[in-house]
Amino acid sequence: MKTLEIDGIKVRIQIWDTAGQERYQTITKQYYRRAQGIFLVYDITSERSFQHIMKWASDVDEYAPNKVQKILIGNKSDEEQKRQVPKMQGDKLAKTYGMDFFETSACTNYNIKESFTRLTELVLQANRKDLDGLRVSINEDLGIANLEDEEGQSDSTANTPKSCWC
Ligand SMILES: Nc1nc2c(ncn2[C@@H]2O[C@H](COP(=O)(O)OP(=O)(O)OP(=O)(O)O)[C@@H](O)[C@H]2O)c(=O)[nH]1
Repeated sequence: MKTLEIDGIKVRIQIWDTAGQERYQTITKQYYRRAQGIFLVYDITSERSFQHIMKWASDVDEYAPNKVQKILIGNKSDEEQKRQVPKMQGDKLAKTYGMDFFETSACTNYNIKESFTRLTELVLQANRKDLDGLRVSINEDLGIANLEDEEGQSDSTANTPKSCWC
């Protein structure tokens, strides 16, 4: 669990790190169903991990909800000397999929907060209609409650015998 503040709204996010290994994939797919945002992560020092992104993306398309938000991440940006995947290639793939793209480093924290903030923003935007609907219905409920409260107050004043007439 982590809390982020977006436009003054405190958002609590639950993060699952799914296993990349083939043998865990049946379990991994079960996580997709409840996900609202997904990072597709490859390692910039591994061309192989980049090639796997296509497979991840098609699994997400198959198992995640339609309005799931996705961001492509090239991690280990601190390992420039071992780089196998040029940044341009990440950019290009992200464009093809219509995703935002960040290079990050979990070691130096480079772009970590930025990528989480962006994904959270996208999830909030995608759910804006539901949130607005929720806000309207809460306000309506509160309006009704206030009215009842005021009525209650006047009723109780009317019905309570005055203890003093002076
Ligand atoms: N240099 C560097 N190493 C990293 C970074 N992020 C992770 N690592 C290292 O990469 C290795 C694998 O990290 P994990 O977090 O286990 O990677 P994973 O993708 O979750 O692995 P699976 O759960 O097996 O899919 C570990 O040795 C980490 O310390 C990074 O940003 N920079």
